[in-house]
This record gives sequence, structure tokens and C-alpha cells, in this order.
Amino acid sequence: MNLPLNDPSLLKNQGYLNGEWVNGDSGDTFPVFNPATGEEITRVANMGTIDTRRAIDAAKAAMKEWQKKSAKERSTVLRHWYNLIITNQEDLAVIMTSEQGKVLAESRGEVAYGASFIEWFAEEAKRVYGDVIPTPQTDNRAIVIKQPVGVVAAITPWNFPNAMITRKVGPALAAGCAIVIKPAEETPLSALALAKLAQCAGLPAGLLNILPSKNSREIGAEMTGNPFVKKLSFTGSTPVGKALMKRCSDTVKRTSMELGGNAPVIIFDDADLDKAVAGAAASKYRNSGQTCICINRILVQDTIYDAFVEKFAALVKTYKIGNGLDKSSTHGPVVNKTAIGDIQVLVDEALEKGAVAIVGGKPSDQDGYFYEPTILTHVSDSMRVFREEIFGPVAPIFSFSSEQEAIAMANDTEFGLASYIYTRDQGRVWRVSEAIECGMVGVNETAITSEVIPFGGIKESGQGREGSKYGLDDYLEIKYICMGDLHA
Ligand SMILES: NC(=O)C1=CN([C@@H]2O[C@H](COP(=O)(O)OP(=O)(O)OC[C@H]3O[C@@H](n4cnc5c(N)ncnc54)[C@H](OP(=O)(O)O)[C@@H]3O)[C@@H](O)[C@H]2O)C=CC1
Ligand SMILES: O=C(O)CCCC(=O)O
Repeated sequence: MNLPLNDPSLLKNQGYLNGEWVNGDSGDTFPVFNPATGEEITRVANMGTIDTRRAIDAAKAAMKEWQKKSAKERSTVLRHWYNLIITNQEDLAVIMTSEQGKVLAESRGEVAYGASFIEWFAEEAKRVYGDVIPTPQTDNRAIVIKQPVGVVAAITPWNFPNAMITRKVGPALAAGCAIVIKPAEETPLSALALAKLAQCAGLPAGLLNILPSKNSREIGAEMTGNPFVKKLSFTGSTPVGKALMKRCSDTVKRTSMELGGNAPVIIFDDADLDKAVAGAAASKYRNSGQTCICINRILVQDTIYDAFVEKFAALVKTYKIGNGLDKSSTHGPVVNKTAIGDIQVLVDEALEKGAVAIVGGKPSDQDGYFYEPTILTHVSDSMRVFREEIFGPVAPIFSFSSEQEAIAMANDTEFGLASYIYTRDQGRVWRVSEAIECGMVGVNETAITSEVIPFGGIKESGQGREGSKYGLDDYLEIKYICMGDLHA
């Protein structure tokens, strides 16, 4: 399948290892499909254990020189890469829409968002400050320096094929580390296009290695077992994250985990209803519901429940699902056939228990992997849609009567990634923001992410923060040096 690219050389189908484009050791390839049409876009090299080991060795060797460079030198390369990503934004967006499905406007947005992490960390690279600590003794001083953690391995998901990579690579390279990445099987092409631009930007060989693969377990086993890997950064589902953490414990690797969510939005009766409707819908249906910070549960105060549902349904009925490359589409497909089945299981369970699908409720009958934007009312906390990450365009709308009840419902989950509140009461803003168990709260706002904020969760949504001035810490070790004998 031909993609409409200005620069066709961005469509790569080999792995990127030690600065070279290579086939996997096994010689195998696997197909990458367009979820809007089911068509095969291309086949990509299928890397395995031996390739992973080679990439880790290359990263270890490359890091030796890279960490000796000044922060400014590292920053210059990153800045060059950022410029190339922005210059090629349209091609990267077309590649992303073709393999992932999100509409072109969202893909363009993600490419800019992804690039912003490279720009941000190019700047932050220069601000890795140490400390001088006064000691109880008069003839010594305590010095603290920060050093790169070592070779980083990263496993990334298909829902953000660009930004989930740059959010890890940016700080890793800025800190002086080298990185080995396994992108999701569904979306290796965006990762490889980024690597091609990094190569053009003059990033030295071995610092960034991309291993496309359909053997995630095999690659994960090498990444978690290899003693040269000092840190694993993972974005994906909670069960896989937990399994990887366990395996990392054998060699006491540091880990950053961005896992599943079950984000509530609490809409109080003093909220600006139109803003709440628009914000809730934008978050719920972003990327067709396939974002870990997408609203999963809409909690509406009983006094405004009917009014909210009416306006929300009217908005959702205007959505047009279709191929993301088609300008008239507002929302794209879900990622694959399995996702359609997983969503339907949750919807059916809710319907069997008494929920009502006032909009949608089934896959669309057009070709490709499309699910109708769906709204469920008459839902309760006994249903799986309350407990589980739906990861699809399905909005269950629950009701509550008091602030205490809303907080209890919001916290009634093992997840703790993002939460949202709509209210005009400033006292309530503070009370609820502090009481809610999560890493990020949006108040009268659901578009909460950017490169400057600390993205991350608590509870079983993970650990560590990505982006912001805190994001570099995950890739740095603190070393304390005692400077003695000062009066000699
Ligand atoms: N927090 C988030 O942003 C995300 C959350 N999810 C949640 O997870 C659910 C399932 O999605 P899914 O894509 O299956 O998510 P996974 O967690 O399975 O996949 C995420 C990444 O982990 C890799 N992976 C999967 N299993 C292993 C393993 N045993 N060892 C090493 N790497 C592994 C995948 O590779 P491969 O693709 O090759 O299998 C992919 O690169 C979604 O419905 C959603 O609820 C999913 C994606 C992102
Ligand atoms: O689903 C994710 O993990 C990516 C969240 C998108 C964002 O950062 O806005």
C-alpha cells in the first residue's frame, strides 16, 4: 500500500540497530495493517532476543562517549532532531494515521506533542544541577552530583506511537543515557520514522535503537534480564507492567511505569454545563477512547443528570467516524479486531445488567475496525464499565447526590492516573482535588497534558513522572561525594 508521503524514505521496514538499518537475526517479517481499511501497509523486520542483546551492547558502548559530552553538545543534537520532526510533521502524521487510525488532525497534534518532549529535554539537559550540603564536620563538605542511570530499555504502546517514544527518549538522551526501544507490534512505523530523523540529525550510532517485533515476550525477557540494562520504562497495560516489574527485580533495575487508568470526571450541579459537556466528550472520545487518561466514568450530580445527558448525547450524535485520512471524519477506528471484541464484551455485560445504550452500543457496519461512539445510562458500580479501563468510545454516565459520594465513587478503583472535576466552587476545587487518589487532576479542563507537566499515576496506574522538570530525574542517579580534609 502506498502512503501519500512527501518523503517516502521515512517509511522504513527494517530495525534500527547501532546506527544501521537491519533485518532481524531470524530474517522474519510481520505485517502492519491500516485499522481503517484492514489493508496491509507493509511488512517489517521481526527482531528477537539476539537483536535485543546486540542493541543493548551497542547502547552500552555508545553511552561511554555520549555521557562525556557537555550538556550543550547533547542539547544541540536533540534540538536538530526536534527541528527535523517539525519539518516532517505532515509525513509523520500520515504514517501515524495509517498505522494507528487516529484522525489526521490528532496525528498532527501528536507529532507536535511528541516533538515538544525532544525540545523540552534539549533545554533541561543543561539544568542538571548538583548540590553542596553543609556537614556536621568543619573540615569536609558533602557534594551531590547527578549521573546518567545507564542503558535504558523501553516498551511502548500503540495508542501514542510517537509521543510515548519521545517522552522516554528525550530525557534518556538528555541525561546522557542510550536507549533500546520496542514499539508496539501495531505501530512500529512511526517509531522507525523518528529513528530515521534522529539519524539525519546526527545522533551518534548506538544511542537510539528501535526493535520492531511481534515477539514482545522474548524482547521483554531480554530487556528485563540483561544486567547491562539499568532501567526499564514501560507504557501499557497494568498486568504487563506488573510482570515486567517483577522480572526487573532480579537485577534491581529502576523502573518507570505508565499503566492503565480508570479516570472519573465529577460534574457538580454548579458547573458550567456546556463546558462540562464539551470537556467530557473531548476527553472521552479522544483517540476513539484509547488513551490512558481518557475519561472512563462520567459522574454527574443527580440534579443535573438529565440535562447533562441530553446535551452530551446531542453532541456525540454529530460525530462522524471514518478513515482518519478523510477530512470529514471526526473520529477514527479502534486499533484492531480484538479491541472491537473487548469493547463489546463490556457493553454487553452492562446491557445485560440493565444499562441502556442511548447512543451507539455496537460496532459500526462499515469496513475496518470501527465502533460506534456510545453512551450508556442506567449504569451502576456493579458493572465492568465502572471497574475496568474501557479503552474504546463508550461513555457510561453514573449519578451521585453529594460531594462525599462522588469522591468515594471516584476513588473506588485500584487505578489512580487522571481525574477531572467540573465546579465553580473554589473550596470544593481544593477539597476534591486533595481527596481524589490520582497523579493528575483537571479542574474545569480535560486537555491537561503537555511537555511541561509531570505525567504519571499512583496506585496501580504506575510510578515515576514523565515530562516536566521532574522527568529527567527518572534517568539520573544521585551520587554523594564527601570532600574531606578541607583544612590540610
Ligand atoms: N497506559 C496506556 O497508555 C495503555 C494502556 N493499555 C491498556 O492495555 C489494554 C491492552 O492493550 P495492549 O496493547 O494489549 O497493551 P499491552 O500492555 O499488552 O502492550 C503495551 C506494550 O507492551 C508490549 N508487551 C505486551 N506483552 C508483553 C510482555 N509480556 N513482555 C514485554 N512486552 C510486552 C506490547 O507489545 P506488542 O504490541 O508487540 O504485544 C506493547 O509494546 C488496553 O485495552 C488498555 O486498557 C494499552 C496501551 C496503552
Ligand atoms: O495513553 C497514554 O499513555 C498517553 C496519554 C496521552 C497524553 O499524554 O496526553
